[in-house]
Amino acid sequence: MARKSQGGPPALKVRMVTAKVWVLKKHFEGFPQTSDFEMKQEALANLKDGELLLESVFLSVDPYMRPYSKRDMKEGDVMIGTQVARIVESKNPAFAVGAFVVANRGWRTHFISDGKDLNLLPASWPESLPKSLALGTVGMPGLTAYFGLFEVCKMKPGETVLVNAAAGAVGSVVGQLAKIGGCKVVGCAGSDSKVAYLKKIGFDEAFNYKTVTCLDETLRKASPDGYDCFFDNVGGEFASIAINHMKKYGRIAVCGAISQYNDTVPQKGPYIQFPMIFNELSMKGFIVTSWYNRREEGVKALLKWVLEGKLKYHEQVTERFENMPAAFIGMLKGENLGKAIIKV
Ligand SMILES: NC(=O)C1=CN([C@@H]2O[C@H](COP(=O)(O)OP(=O)(O)OC[C@H]3O[C@@H](n4cnc5c(N)ncnc54)[C@H](OP(=O)(O)O)[C@@H]3O)[C@@H](O)[C@H]2O)C=CC1
Ligand SMILES: CCCCCCC/C=C/C=O
Repeated sequence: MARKSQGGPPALKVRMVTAKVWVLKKHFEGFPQTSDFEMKQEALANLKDGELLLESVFLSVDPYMRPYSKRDMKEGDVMIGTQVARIVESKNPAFAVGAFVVANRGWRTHFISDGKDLNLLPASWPESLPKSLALGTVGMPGLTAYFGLFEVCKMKPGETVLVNAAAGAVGSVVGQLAKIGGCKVVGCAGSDSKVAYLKKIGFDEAFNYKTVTCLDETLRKASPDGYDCFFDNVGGEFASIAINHMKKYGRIAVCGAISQYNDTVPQKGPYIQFPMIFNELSMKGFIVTSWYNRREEGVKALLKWVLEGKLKYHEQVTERFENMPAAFIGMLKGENLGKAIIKV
């Protein structure tokens, strides 16, 4: 908006922007509560040469925010996270107004960047696809599935793959990539409607882990010969039981441990040495960003499969920035089918 001039030289056209941000008011103890968050306002400075002003259009809530907040944040910090943002003003010739980027600038409605930390959406991004997919199936969670399955699990055609949290952002892509790669896939999720969704998108076997009477028996029945690959998003008790169903030389990708993120007292597990030794298993933890030197390759492959209709997606969209804490808590509780997204 224009600053008022009172006589003197003509008024300078200056855009004063105030961003809304969510801060971590209080470190989470156990399950996050809405009272652990506080919404604040941040006045943004005027743009300098080389800078851009961006507005978030879609924001992501992801499980990693729970353990990473404990490890990396202090109370009062803006919540960590990524967004798809639109460039609204540019003093940087490399970035045009109106272009969309993926940024890693936390829970903010607006921000300023020098462009170095931005990833432009591919120029080939089709009009038919929501840009929010760049935070899900064609973004960090999709890349986690892609590199976790093909590189960490080293999945091969004809194998049997097990994945938990299978109806979520990562798991739903894991299952479909396993099918694209010529495997049998078994998945589990926390409600009957999620199980129905898994069957709809091509899982060979799917079950509700909350209602099965015996997980051991269910895993045996779903694949009596066992599993070559186990893509573990959950950890805890599920992983402790599943490890006993691995085939000889089986591979386990330790992707996440969401069943443990809100624990106040660390779980005591059974110990894994016996199945690891007797079946000569490989188990490898990984962080998707370690594969980002191949990000373009992954995005290109995922986008192609989406456009061919081989990789289906579902988004759980929460409207309004004000509802971010509720969307985050809901995702941790399992209220999302597919990727949890906030539309500002
Ligand atoms: N290593 C890496 O680089 C990365 C790891 N991850 C990890 O992958 C996993 C999945 O992430 P993402 O796909 O984004 O999230 P999701 O979209 O799958 O959402 C989380 C889901 O976890 C399930 N869940 C919650 N609590 C439990 C529990 N106690 N036991 C079993 N399932 C539970 C819920 O589904 P349900 O209804 O089925 O219970 C919920 O919907 C997480 O562990 C995350 O930390 C994600 C990205 C990168
Ligand atoms: C730029 C976003 C970085 C996301 C890294 C996610 C790693 C996740 C680990 C467990 O959830």
